[in-house]
Amino acid sequence: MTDKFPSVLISPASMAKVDRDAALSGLDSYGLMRRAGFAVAAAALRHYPEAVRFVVLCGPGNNGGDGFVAAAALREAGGNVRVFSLGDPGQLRGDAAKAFADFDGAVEPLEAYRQEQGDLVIDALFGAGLSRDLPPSVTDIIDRLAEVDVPVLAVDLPSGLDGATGKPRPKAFQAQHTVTFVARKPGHVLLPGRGLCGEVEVFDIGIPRRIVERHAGIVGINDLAHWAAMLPRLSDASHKFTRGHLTVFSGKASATGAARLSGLAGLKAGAGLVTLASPGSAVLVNVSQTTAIMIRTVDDIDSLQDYLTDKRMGAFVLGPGFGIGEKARAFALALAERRLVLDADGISSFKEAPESLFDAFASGETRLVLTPHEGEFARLFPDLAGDDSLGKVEKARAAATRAHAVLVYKGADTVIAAPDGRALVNANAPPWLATAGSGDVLAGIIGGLLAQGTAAFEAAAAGVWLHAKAATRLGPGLTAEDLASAVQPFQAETDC
Ligand SMILES: NC(=O)C1=CN([C@@H]2O[C@H](COP(=O)(O)OP(=O)(O)OC[C@H]3O[C@@H](n4cnc5c(N)ncnc54)[C@H](O)[C@@H]3O)[C@@H](O)[C@H]2O)[C@@H](O)CC1
Ligand SMILES: Nc1ncnc2c1ncn2[C@@H]1O[C@H](COP(=O)(O)OP(=O)(O)O)[C@@H](O)[C@H]1O
Ligand SMILES: [K+]
Repeated sequence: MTDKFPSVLISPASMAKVDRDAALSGLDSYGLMRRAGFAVAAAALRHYPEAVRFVVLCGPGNNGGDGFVAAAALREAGGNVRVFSLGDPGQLRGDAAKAFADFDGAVEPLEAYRQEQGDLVIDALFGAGLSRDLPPSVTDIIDRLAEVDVPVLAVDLPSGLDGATGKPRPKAFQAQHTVTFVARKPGHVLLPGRGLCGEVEVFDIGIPRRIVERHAGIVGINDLAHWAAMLPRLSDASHKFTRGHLTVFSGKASATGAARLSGLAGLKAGAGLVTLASPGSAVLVNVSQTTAIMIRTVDDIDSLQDYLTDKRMGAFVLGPGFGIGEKARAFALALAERRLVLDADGISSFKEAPESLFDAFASGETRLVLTPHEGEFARLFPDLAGDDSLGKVEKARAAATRAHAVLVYKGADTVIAAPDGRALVNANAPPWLATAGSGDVLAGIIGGLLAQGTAAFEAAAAGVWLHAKAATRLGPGLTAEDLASAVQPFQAETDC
């Protein structure tokens, strides 16, 4: 479609400012609504040419206004249109009132709607202006539609879905298609919202780029626009030491695989050298299973301090298979001057004393990357995890600020956040990434990019994207071994 801002996410609050500035700049706001409504009508005809009835459900604000414009356009196109309104449409104000006045068909109360075979429901009840939980008259319809096979096309957002957090309040329509305007909102990409929207089409209604960019903010979709220029470049002058050295800590002899997955992924992501720092008892296991990766015995904090006297050891991955406890805490704190990806057991080890970790990395450039899944996030940030008023983006941003770290809050909708408030929502991960060890691979990729000097936020965001890209190339059925071997550095020619 006409998505002019594929890397941008605009919150509903910022969208209201875009709307206001568009009107202040002299743009005809009713003209914008008409374009929005026409786009909805066109999408309805394109996707559901066989619909017997176009059922337009109109709400009390401008989302309802878009619905009236769409209803008028569909009638003009010869469609069988029925309009149902939440509340008295005579009470509509501004552009929505104009749209209602320009619609010359009958309007029935929302409660009168009874679904029939052949209906297409156009949901224009609430969009960006949803400010509280849906009333029962709307949740009743959502419940009824959930039991029948009636497709729903949502205007802007499926009604009930909070555009900022991606959460239903407390329910939302399950749409097959969503037509939104200007740019996607966080609710279109965060779960469960992403699943409720179906296929999202972004329609350019003609708001100038400068107005959108003024309010676009620092939350976006995780794509190459945000980091490609910051990735390492190879040249004839490159040699393995200029490409950086990544160290990955191995667990005990019975738990070494995770670290090897991270190490291989780091090497594949472009680190010049990778060392597995292994307990003496696990050296034989590690040596017998590695070739390009080097092995070094690091048993305790003294041997780690000795290892750290080599200042070229710039980047570390600690956590995969490492074991939870005092040793992990001591190692992480000893690495406070270096660049560290703390994953898995490394994160869980700080459950009782997260502040000691956060304090150690508090000053200077951001050099700690935390990669928790949902359970690990709750161990370090129980208050944020339990705050239902926050969406995943807000949780990740608050955690990043508190921890002085880049947060990679994993899941199908991984959020990458920096202490300065920047945040990206990842949207290219296939579901077959949900397999044991895939997180170890991700930690290794990020470590490999850190080793090459990429700044922590960009390394984390690019790492998440490259991880998903490798999984997409491999297809369903991949194992973490396949994934680690398939990691490739970003290549502008083939990855764009
Ligand atoms: N931003 C823009 O530039 C454009 C916006 N347009 C449309 O305008 C919409 C936003 O319009 P509005 O700001 O009027 O917001 P909405 O139409 O989403 O809803 C706002 C109205 O619903 C009420 N309301 C909110 N939650 C409620 C609840 N749970 N129960 C009952 N009433 C509730 C509010 O008090 C307000 O009257 C967008 O979603 C989009 O469809 C389009 O017309 C195109 C241009
Ligand atoms: N349903 C899903 N769709 C896409 N990506 C997923 C899904 N579930 C998990 N992932 C990704 O897979 C990885 C799993 O990591 P993690 O939970 O640490 O697993 P493990 O500890 O087994 O390595 C993360 O990068 C996560 O974002
Ligand atoms: K809607």
